[in-house]
Amino acid sequence: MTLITDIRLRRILDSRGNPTVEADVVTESGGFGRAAAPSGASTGEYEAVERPPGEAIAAAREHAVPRLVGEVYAGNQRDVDAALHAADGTDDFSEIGANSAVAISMAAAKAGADVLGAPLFQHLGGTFRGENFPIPLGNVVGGGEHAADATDIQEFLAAPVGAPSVADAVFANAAVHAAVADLLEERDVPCGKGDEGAWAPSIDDGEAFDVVAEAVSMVQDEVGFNIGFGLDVAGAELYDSVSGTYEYSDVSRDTDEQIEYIAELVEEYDLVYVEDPLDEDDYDAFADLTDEVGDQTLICGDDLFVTNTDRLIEGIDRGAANSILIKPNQIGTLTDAFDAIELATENGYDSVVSHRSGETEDATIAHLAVATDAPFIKTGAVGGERTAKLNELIRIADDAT
Ligand SMILES: C=C(OP(=O)(O)O)C(=O)O
Ligand SMILES: [Mg+2]
Repeated sequence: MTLITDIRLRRILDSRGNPTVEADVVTESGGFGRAAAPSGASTGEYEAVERPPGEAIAAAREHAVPRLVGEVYAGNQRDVDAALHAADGTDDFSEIGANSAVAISMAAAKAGADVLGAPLFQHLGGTFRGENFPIPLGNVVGGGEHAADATDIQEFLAAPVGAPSVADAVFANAAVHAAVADLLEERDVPCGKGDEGAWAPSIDDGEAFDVVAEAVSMVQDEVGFNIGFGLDVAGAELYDSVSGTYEYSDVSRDTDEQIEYIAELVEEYDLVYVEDPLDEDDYDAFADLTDEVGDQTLICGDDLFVTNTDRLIEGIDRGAANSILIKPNQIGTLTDAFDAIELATENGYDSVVSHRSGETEDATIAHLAVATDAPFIKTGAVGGERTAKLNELIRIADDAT
């Protein structure tokens, strides 16, 4: 019933106005799945390769489609993803493009779910999934590679850790986003938004900490549950490998100073989450920081691990973090993303399923997070391509998918 009978690939727009790959997968019994690849701006050096969409589509039509159509069952995700790897023949999807691969992988999963008449999270996670919901980390202030002339730290993330439901958490993050706007207005700071919908004011990181801490505390008082906040430092973007220093607008920090700076921030602001505080090649520095504050906060590897089990194994061996960011397009298939989550869980690492800065309406990651019992999801706070995932989480919790 789930034999793949057709795959269509096309270019569509992403949230930055760039083209990206969308895939449709159709099965023998009329099952249908559609999914689109997201795209990063602060990409990790070791990510699977995203090809220009036109080239990725042409290569996937030539190499992947013939191996899937009439050959593979969409209901068997491991077979679909193994066929994608075989069609590509490289270890980084540089032939068919990780963008084509991930779009087809996710579309096949949706087609498989459609045939079963089951929600995607249940098809992926099994019938007993769907009781636990991830805490959404909401980007409320940001800069780095996601906005010009804004903060050095890429993302300030509201983290409603005490929310009684996923809907309460989603609304709390939106409220923090709104409170930040009010506080910036009081301070006469004009600002637009960055790529993920976070406010992108032209202020230094110190002022951003003040504003976010105050916004979080105001909303916490209103809603009556605990809201913390966290960061995506995107350390690799700040790191200058020639000088060996982290280059902020107003200061340069060597690696030891960077570790101390982040450890102080964890203490001062009681940060619940710190992503990529250090360069993507520096497992040792990650390990030193994790040693220092890993019992108080999540130290999460994004560019460090790139959803890659080989890099995660190295991190686990070296004690380099205590959580991993999961971005399916960093590795190219849902199978690879699942394997990374499974390995993380077995080793006591928390998984944080994540969007990219360039997104579409595709809501697969909401299902992936629920299917795998991921404790966190990072998918922005506001903006249509972000609310597509947040609203889908609310629907899953309401059993209304
Ligand atoms: C979502 C992120 O940004 P990008 O998609 O630009 O890598 C991130 O760095 O976590
Ligand atoms: Mg990141």
